[in-house]
Parts: sequence; structure tokens; C-alpha cells
Amino acid sequence: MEVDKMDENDWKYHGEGNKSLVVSHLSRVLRLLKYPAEDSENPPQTPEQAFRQLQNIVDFCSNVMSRLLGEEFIHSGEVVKLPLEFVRQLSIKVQHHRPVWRCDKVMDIYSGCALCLPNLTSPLLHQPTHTPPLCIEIKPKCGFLPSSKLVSKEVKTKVCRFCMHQHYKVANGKWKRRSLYCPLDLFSGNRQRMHFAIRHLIEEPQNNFKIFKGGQCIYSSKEGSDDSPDLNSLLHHLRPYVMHGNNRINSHMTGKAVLNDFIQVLVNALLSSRGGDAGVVTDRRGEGRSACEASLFNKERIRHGQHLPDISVLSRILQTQMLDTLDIEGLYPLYRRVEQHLQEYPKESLPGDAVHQYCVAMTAKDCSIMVSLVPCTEEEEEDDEGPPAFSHSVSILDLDPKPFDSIPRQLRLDQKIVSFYTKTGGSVPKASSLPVPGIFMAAEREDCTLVFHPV
Ligand SMILES: O=P(O)(O)O[C@@H]1[C@@H](OP(=O)(O)O)[C@H](OP(=O)(O)O)[C@H](O)[C@H](OP(=O)(O)O)[C@H]1OP(=O)(O)O
Ligand SMILES: Nc1ncnc2c1ncn2[C@@H]1O[C@H](COP(=O)(O)OP(=O)(O)OP(=O)(O)O)[C@@H](O)[C@H]1O
Repeated sequence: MEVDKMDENDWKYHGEGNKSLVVSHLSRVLRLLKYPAEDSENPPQTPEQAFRQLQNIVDFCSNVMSRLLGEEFIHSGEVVKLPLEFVRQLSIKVQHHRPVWRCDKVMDIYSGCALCLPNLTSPLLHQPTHTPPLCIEIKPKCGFLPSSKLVSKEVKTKVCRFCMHQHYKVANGKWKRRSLYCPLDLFSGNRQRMHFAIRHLIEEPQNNFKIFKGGQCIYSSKEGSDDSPDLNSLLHHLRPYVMHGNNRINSHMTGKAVLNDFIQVLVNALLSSRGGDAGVVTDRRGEGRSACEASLFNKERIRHGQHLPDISVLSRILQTQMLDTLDIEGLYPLYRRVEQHLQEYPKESLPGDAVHQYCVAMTAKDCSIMVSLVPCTEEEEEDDEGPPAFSHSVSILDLDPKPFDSIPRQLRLDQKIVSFYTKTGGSVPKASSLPVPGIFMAAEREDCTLVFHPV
């Protein structure tokens, strides 16, 4: 990338999270920092500090997270310096593409620094094919229940944080409808539970699920809209991908069958391992802690569980998340001691391995997975009968270090989520806050492999 020849017209808005805004051009993305809007006139850090922050992200990703998660999944990127005029023009250009609820923050136009990464949704990264790759982004969140003795509320050992948080988010207006996705189902390694989890991600994607086709986002939650995302449009996009096997070309496939095939391919990619056959490991979550009581998956079926292949992306993420052995309730007193120590000895480097370990686990609880599916050509396809054949690649994104001083906020949020869930009895929400019965609910009636509990 020749930074002195940058033209904002080449770049387009690609997406954003809470801390960064991403623009793309062909096979590259630039990830720019964001600041609170009230700081827009007065940037909270100097260009040197911004550069250091981005370099820290690269170093943390390549030295810490890549060792824990497996370097085959990681792209650390590099920090680039950009012309300020380019960044200013870019910020104006992308503004009207930004979701309104993200505009409490503004793009950093002062430092001229950004992180340059491969565009993981780009067709150019993949072999040339008639059909562009489908890229599925999943933000899986925390996949286990805490077992720390320092947990004060029993409900935390039965209902997962994501499921409890959903009640709090809907009550506070962050999302219109509750997602029935449960991370413990996705991380279970049991194909039926994983299928069930992905169905719920599709039903109510929120910020946990997106699909890109040829670099364009074709399926995601529509910000501020009461409507569910357009499943018919998704089916329209997916159908050619799952129909391209010879035997199917002239046959009709129901929407349900298209989605089932698509989910099956995605589950296969998530369970696959790089560089060898998947071994099966003992579930480190232990008996009785691998299911969330709030999940609607039929509990009877959980007994016949399988486990995650040890070197699958989900297993690597889960193992890293589980470095949080104390839970925020057990960690907070240690954090306070470290903080006091630093007040007394400000020149010392930070002691406290447990606090470091907790922060690493936090990063793994907030990262995203990008699965890229490239349809096999007819010659490559071996089996006409089974689900369609794809080659796939899997990456992990958003591996930024979490700041130590976010720990007090973590504790407060944990208390709010648990207290809200306990007060409202974790009640099944009113019909109006459940997903609109869509293609899945209708499809369920004829599906004997998945069972929804009555709601
Ligand atoms: O605390 P959580 O679980 O709500 O996670 C936050 C995420 O909310 P989510 O529940 O996934 O919608 C939140 O995501 P959104 O802004 O809601 O899309 C951020 O990822 C936040 O991380 P950071 O402060 O930007 O580094 C995340 O904060 P950390 O807890 O990872 O610091
Ligand atoms: N390398 C990449 N290739 C393609 N798309 C990307 C890449 N990195 C990020 N994105 C897209 O940009 C979005 C925002 O990026 P990212 O999640 O890193 O932002 P963030 O502000 O750090 O998120 P968070 O809210 O979790 O803190 C992602 O959800 C993804 O869709």
C-alpha cells in the first residue's frame, strides 16, 4: 500500500464496533480508532500515543493471543501512517454510512495512524471462482459457566452471562428483541446444539452474526429497525451456493433445506482443525456445567453430548476464555490490591498474573470468528448426495488487549445483569419481545431433529 498515494474514493465503509471503524479497499482493510464524540475537538491522546496504542494491539495479538489461539487463525496486521488530509476526507465520506447508535463516537482524524489488515471478506483473498466466497462473522461471547467458589450468586453457575445479559439489553433498549442464541450450545461440540445455536443467530443476529458475500455485508441486524432481518433475501443469496451440486441443479429445495445445508457447512468449518484430524478432548467445563438452563435446546438430548475437537477454532477460544478461573467477583479484590500497590510504587511494572490472565480471557470473550466458504468446483466435488462442498478458512478478529481499568466497570455490569435477571425471575419474555415466528419456527413443525420448548 503506497500511503502517499491514498485516495479516499478508493475506500468504502465496511463496519465498526465500539472502539474502531473499518474501511475496505480490495484485499485490505484499515481499522481506525474512535473517540467519544465530546472529545472530537480535543483528541484524548497525541499522535504518538495513538501510534503506541495501535502497536500494542499488534504486539499483543502476535505475542500473546496468537500463541494461545494458534497463529494459523490470527492476522496481527501492521500500523500505518496515513496523510491527515486523506483521513479527514475519509471520515466525511463514511459518516452517512455509519449506524446512528455508533455515532456517540467519532473516527480519529488527528493521529493519522491506522491498523492495516487483510480484508477477510474479500474475494481477492481467495482463489478465483465463479461464485464469490461467503464469509460468516460470529461474535460467540463467553462459552462456559463459572465454577469459581468466589461466585456469590448461584444463578451465575446455571444461566450463562450472554443469556442473562439479553434480558438486560432488551430492557434497556439496546436491542428490540431478545436473542435466543446461547453460546454454550455453540461451544458444545455437539452438532445438533451447534445447529440450534446458529439458527438463533440467524433469527436475531444483533452484533453476533453477519454474512458477507464477495466483500459486501448481505445479512445483519438492521440498526433501529423493529423488523427482523430479511430471511427471504438471505435464502435468495444462499440458494445458488447450496444448489450447485449436480443432483440438485434441477430439483427444488425448500427454504428450510437451504438453511439446513448452509448451517451444516458452517458447523463443519467451525469443528474442523487445521493440519490434521481432529482429536476429541475431555470437555474441560466438567459434567453439569456445559449447559445453560436458559437455553431452549432440549435438555434430554444434551446427555448424548460430543466434545469440541481440541484444535478447532472454538476449542482454542474457549480454552483461552477459561483462563478466567476466578470470575470477576474473585478477581476484583486482587485487582484492588494491585491498584493500591501501584499507587504506593508508581514506578514499578504491574504485578498480578491473575489480573493479566483475566484480561486475556476478556479479549477471548469479546473476539469474533470469520469463516470464509469458497464453493468447490464441480470437478472438486466428490459427493453429489451430501451437503454442498466448500473449502473454508477460519480467522479470529478483534483481539485487542482489554485495559486493566475496565475491571471495575466489568464488576458493576456483572452485578447489574445478575440483579436484573434475578429480579425479573429470568421470566420468559412477553410474546412481543420474542423473535417473530419466522421460517425456523414454521420449519420446526416438520423437523424431527431439533426440538423447541413451548414458549
Ligand atoms: O461487556 P460486554 O460483554 O457487554 O462486552 C462489550 C461488547 O458488548 P456486547 O455485549 O458484545 O454487545 C461491546 O460491543 P458492542 O459495542 O455492544 O458492539 C464491546 O465489544 C466492548 O468491548 P470494548 O469496550 O469496545 O473493548 C465489550 O466490553 P468488554 O466487556 O469486552 O470490555
Ligand atoms: N480484517 C478484517 N477483514 C474484514 N472485516 C473486518 C476486519 N476487521 C474488522 N472487520 C469488520 O469490521 C467490524 C468492526 O471491527 P472490530 O470488531 O475489530 O471493531 P471493534 O470496535 O474493535 O469491536 P468491539 O465493539 O468488539 O470493540 C467487524 O465486526 C468486521 O465486520
